[in-house]
Amino acid sequence: MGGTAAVRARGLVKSFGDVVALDHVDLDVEEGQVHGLVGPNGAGKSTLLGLLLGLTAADRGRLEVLGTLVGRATSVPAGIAGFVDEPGLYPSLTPRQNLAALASLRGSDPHDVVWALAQVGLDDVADDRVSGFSLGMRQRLGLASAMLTRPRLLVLDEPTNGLDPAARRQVHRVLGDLADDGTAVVLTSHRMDDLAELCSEVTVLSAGRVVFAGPLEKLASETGDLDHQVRTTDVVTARAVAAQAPGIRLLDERDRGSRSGGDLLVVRGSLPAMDELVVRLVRAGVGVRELGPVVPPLEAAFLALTTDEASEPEAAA
Ligand SMILES: Nc1ncnc2c1ncn2[C@@H]1O[C@H](COP(=O)(O)OP(=O)(O)OP(=O)(O)O)[C@@H](O)[C@H]1O
Repeated sequence: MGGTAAVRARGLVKSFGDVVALDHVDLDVEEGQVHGLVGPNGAGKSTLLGLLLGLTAADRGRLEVLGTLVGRATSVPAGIAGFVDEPGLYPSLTPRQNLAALASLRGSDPHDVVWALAQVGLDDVADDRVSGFSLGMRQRLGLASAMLTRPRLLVLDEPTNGLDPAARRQVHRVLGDLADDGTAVVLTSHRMDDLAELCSEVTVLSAGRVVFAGPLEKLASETGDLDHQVRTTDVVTARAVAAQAPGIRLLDERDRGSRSGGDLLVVRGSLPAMDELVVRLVRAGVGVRELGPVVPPLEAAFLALTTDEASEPEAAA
């Protein structure tokens, strides 16, 4: 939507005592973009969301949100909504009462309460007490309350956490519609499939540093060699063929956490190397019954970027 910046962050640093939660982090989010923040536990995702929401200030760096420079002395501008960790809700009230209270506090149109509840699919439980809600229902109510102000920047911490598949689809649709209308969305998720469906761009954090920023396709394509499981008609011959195939490393399947029996080979290599392996297997009279990545490419890229190589299991030649 015009490529206007919703967030421009440069060199953000934030420490908690000796812990450096954010270490010179850059972030670029355009209006109408759904931007995923991903990283292992403790990577700094929530800290970054907290800065965007104005819950805390950076120690160093420059943060511009919706065209306004945010500093220690200046709060974030209007037009930002969202939550970090779990949304703040009144458990003794119903969703309708929660949203009505927020609407009157924020000066939102009371009619938006009905609209927001319908958007997240909570209209049929609008008059039940929130105290009886599941995590997924609370997440959806948190999203509805964030939507009440019709924000230009929506900041959400794991908005699909605890959602069943239907509710997840609904939240995806809502976020997609908001983005189509020009709202910038920054969200965290531990699920790469969520990110793949929702986000055009991702920023991968590891120990407070940005280890990747860009389109998801680029993240997947940057994965080098992938581990593949190969099920064949003759595992003994297949093993011998794989040991001689160029660009292929034979791994010990037990080390790779495989639960299948001994008819599986686990090999590491690029896609062209896998193609060549299949040709060689067929030439050797071995039927290939199954060939697929042990973990999907996006997840593999994430692991490669955020996992210490030293902790990888040893290859068995
Ligand atoms: N208020 C705080 N006081 C002290 N340390 C904190 C505080 N908030 C975060 N940290 C530390 O900063 C680091 C980053 O934490 P943060 O919550 O931002 O990570 P995260 O990526 O959101 O993790 P998770 O996926 O587990 O939610 C962690 O080491 C955490 O322990």
